[in-house]
Amino acid sequence: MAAFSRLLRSSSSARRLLSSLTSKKQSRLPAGLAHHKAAPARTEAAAAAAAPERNVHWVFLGCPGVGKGTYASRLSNLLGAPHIATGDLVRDELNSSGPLSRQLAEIVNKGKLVSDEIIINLLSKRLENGEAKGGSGFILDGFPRTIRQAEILEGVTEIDLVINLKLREDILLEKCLGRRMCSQCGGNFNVADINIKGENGRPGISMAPLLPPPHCASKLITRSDDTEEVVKERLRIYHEKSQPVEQFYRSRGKLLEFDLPGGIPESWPKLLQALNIEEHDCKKSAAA
Ligand SMILES: Nc1ncnc2c1ncn2[C@@H]1O[C@H](COP(=O)(O)OP(=O)(O)O)[C@@H](O)[C@H]1O
Repeated sequence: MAAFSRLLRSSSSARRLLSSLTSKKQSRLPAGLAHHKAAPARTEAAAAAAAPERNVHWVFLGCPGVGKGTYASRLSNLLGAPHIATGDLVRDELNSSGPLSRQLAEIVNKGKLVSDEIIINLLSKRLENGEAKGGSGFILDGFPRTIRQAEILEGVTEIDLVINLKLREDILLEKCLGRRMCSQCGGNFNVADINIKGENGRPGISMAPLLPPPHCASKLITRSDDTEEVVKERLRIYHEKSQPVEQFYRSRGKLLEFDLPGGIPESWPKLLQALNIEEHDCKKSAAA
């Protein structure tokens, strides 16, 4: 990851130094995921076979409110790869007294995207800190969000799999507006109670609220960019700038489309099934 974080800082040097990346090592993919990987060239395959295993290099795509953070964090716990959410990196910087703080607040609160340069810098710093602590692999959430970011990422490391989470747009809005966070423990909750009946051949969908425990209930805060106006703008920008990233990965055979069938209790086991992951086996191997 050292090379990855350094190269992210300088995309022009990325291609020249690509061969030195550790990311050519064989990924520790769950068995059924092998078919999502692009077939490596012969020489790479030989190198991969000789290299030690590495942890997953996964990306989560999906509209605001779809649940990227929830599922990326659960998979991170299961697979032992760090969950890196660029939205969290932006919010940390925004809440700091750093020089970028005010500039970021203005962009985020309008629902716009932060510049590729700032995001690459924040991500590189996070990767460097992670690798200093011995982290391996990653599950990215909220990056890449533009074709340029996807190209930079492709230039510096190999992505094994991109999971594209999908949900109806009316539900996305409700879920964003229902989001709450405990200002003390940082726990994430959602007060939206979604219960839509099926009609005209369209299946119904229910998503129970994720309510806070009593000790968090009086300390809930709402993200300043989770207002109706800003969420609508974020959805518009997603369709304009981020949706093309889906095709970028689809054309490379790396995209796994996943329509959320409901809330966490229904969706989590189905996602694991789609990924061919056995929760029990992962926990056993993590404990070993
Ligand atoms: N990869 C990125 N590129 C540009 N801006 C980003 C990126 N990731 C996060 N941001 C900024 O941080 C904000 C919050 O991101 P995030 O928490 O991922 O929100 P969302 O719920 O919209 O997916 C975004 O609206 C955007 O301003």
